Amino acid sequence: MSVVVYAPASTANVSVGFDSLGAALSPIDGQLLGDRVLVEAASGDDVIIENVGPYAHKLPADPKQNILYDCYHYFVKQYAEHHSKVLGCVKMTLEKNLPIGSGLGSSACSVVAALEGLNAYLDSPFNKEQMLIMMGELEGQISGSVHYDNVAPCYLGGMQLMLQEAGVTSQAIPHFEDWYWIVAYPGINISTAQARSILPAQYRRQDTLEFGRNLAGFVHASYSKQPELAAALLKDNIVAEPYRAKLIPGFDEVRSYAAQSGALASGISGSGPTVYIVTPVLEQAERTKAWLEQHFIQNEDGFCHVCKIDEQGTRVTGTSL
Ligand SMILES: Nc1ncnc2c1ncn2[C@@H]1O[C@H](COP(=O)(O)OP(=O)(O)OP(=O)(O)O)[C@@H](O)[C@H]1O
Ligand SMILES: N[C@@H](CCO)C(=O)O
Repeated sequence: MSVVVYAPASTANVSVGFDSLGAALSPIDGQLLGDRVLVEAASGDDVIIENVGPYAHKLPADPKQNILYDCYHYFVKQYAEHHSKVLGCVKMTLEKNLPIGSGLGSSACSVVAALEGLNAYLDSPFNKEQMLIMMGELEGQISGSVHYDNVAPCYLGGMQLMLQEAGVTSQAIPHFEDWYWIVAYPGINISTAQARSILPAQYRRQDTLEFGRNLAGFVHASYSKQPELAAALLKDNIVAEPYRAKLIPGFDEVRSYAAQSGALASGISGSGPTVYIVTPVLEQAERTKAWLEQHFIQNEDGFCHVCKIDEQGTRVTGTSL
């Protein structure tokens, strides 16, 4: 018995919704932008972890430092507690397709693919809400605080709004299906924990009021299908972007290019350094990609993709990598 699970990249915050909004992404050319995990039976005393794929060499050399190790042990404990059953030894092979510290939810991708891989391997003993809580826990271990804005879209797909009330962690809101999201990773890394540590501990009352108005307005515009209004509200001049922009070489130029090229919106993806630009015009999306490749990407680790929002989220793709 073996199973392979694919988990897509995600863009957290979507500028206007710090820790509260996130969207799953898939490149329109069909390339894989996300991690895959193969779970298969094995013998031994402990989980066996192997890394393959383009960014495998960037992972910690010690398998116990790989978040998959914690995922396995956390899942085993929950399985015993909730179902009084024992999960035997397995081998987990991680195909690491997303760079670490990218702003595309790299650790979330591994966490989601690993936990869903284990769940699928056992014929889904946990429901989606239980899984999401577990995913948030594990992601929180890495970034220093539990936030669901990468794991929820990565797992469930679509544009997700974090709710964390009344037993509901996150639900999908409508999104503009004709929007292209051009994401560019420059090839340098920014640690999420570090990018959180530079944010103010408190914000002014007038800023929190504006933040609430912008987020509520964006959600309203998404439901009432007003793309211009939604795009005008797709910004963060309050919570994170003013502080994180300086961590990203060339970010100001990206913002200027997006504005002068007539893009609908632009901003930092998650905690950076990936940036995003939104346009509903495919030709403009391709032009934007070419500009970002030429002017923003810094080395051969960087890349740029024209994406749409991935509706499916995490899925089982087969039994072998
Ligand atoms: N499978 C894994 N995938 C990604 N990071 C991992 C994994 N296992 C362990 N780590 C460690 O977790 C940390 C991830 O850091 P961080 O949260 O900044 O990155 P990230 O989740 O990749 O960021 P982002 O969400 O911006 O893509 C790194 O120290 C990395 O070595
Ligand atoms: N909302 C989180 C996402 C990190 O990927 C942050 O911006 O710190």
